[in-house]
Amino acid sequence: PHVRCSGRRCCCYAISEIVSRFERKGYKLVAIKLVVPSKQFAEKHYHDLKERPFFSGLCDFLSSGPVLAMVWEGEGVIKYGRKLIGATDPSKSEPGTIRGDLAVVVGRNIIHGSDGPETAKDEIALWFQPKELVSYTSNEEKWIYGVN
Ligand SMILES: Nc1ncnc2c1ncn2[C@@H]1O[C@@H]2COP(=O)(O)O[C@H]2[C@H]1O
Repeated sequence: PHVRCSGRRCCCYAISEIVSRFERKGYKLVAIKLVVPSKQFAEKHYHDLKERPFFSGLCDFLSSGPVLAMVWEGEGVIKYGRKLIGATDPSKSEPGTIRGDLAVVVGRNIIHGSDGPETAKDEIALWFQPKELVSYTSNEEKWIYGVN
């Protein structure tokens, strides 16, 4: 299971704040890079939404600056990662969630997370080459999962 998020406002505290929330939970970072996606790339990323009225504006926004692309691994990371992220509309996201704490307006997307294993697979393949995914065992894993 993976979650992929695109951090915006990356010139201030948002990068460390977002990374630390996944890290603190105990998920494992297996890929990370800062990229400025083209509009064409953004359209591929959001292809499911191409019929929506906000599609073009959303793709303009995604391609307007750097995005921190990440792959996080761990038990239940997609489902729970979405809880950490909060509701799509930041005005309805609970305080304590990333969108609840760090965003105000829907569409000015502080973070995106894959919504299921199939989407995660596709999105990881879009954003990363296989060799950019690092396979390793972290020292904390035996404490986090209770196995040796
Ligand atoms: N009404 C809307 N206006 C603009 N953007 C939207 C609207 N609804 C959803 N979105 C964006 O569409 C994105 C789709 O998935 P994300 O989790 O990346 O975050 C969502 C929002 O940023």
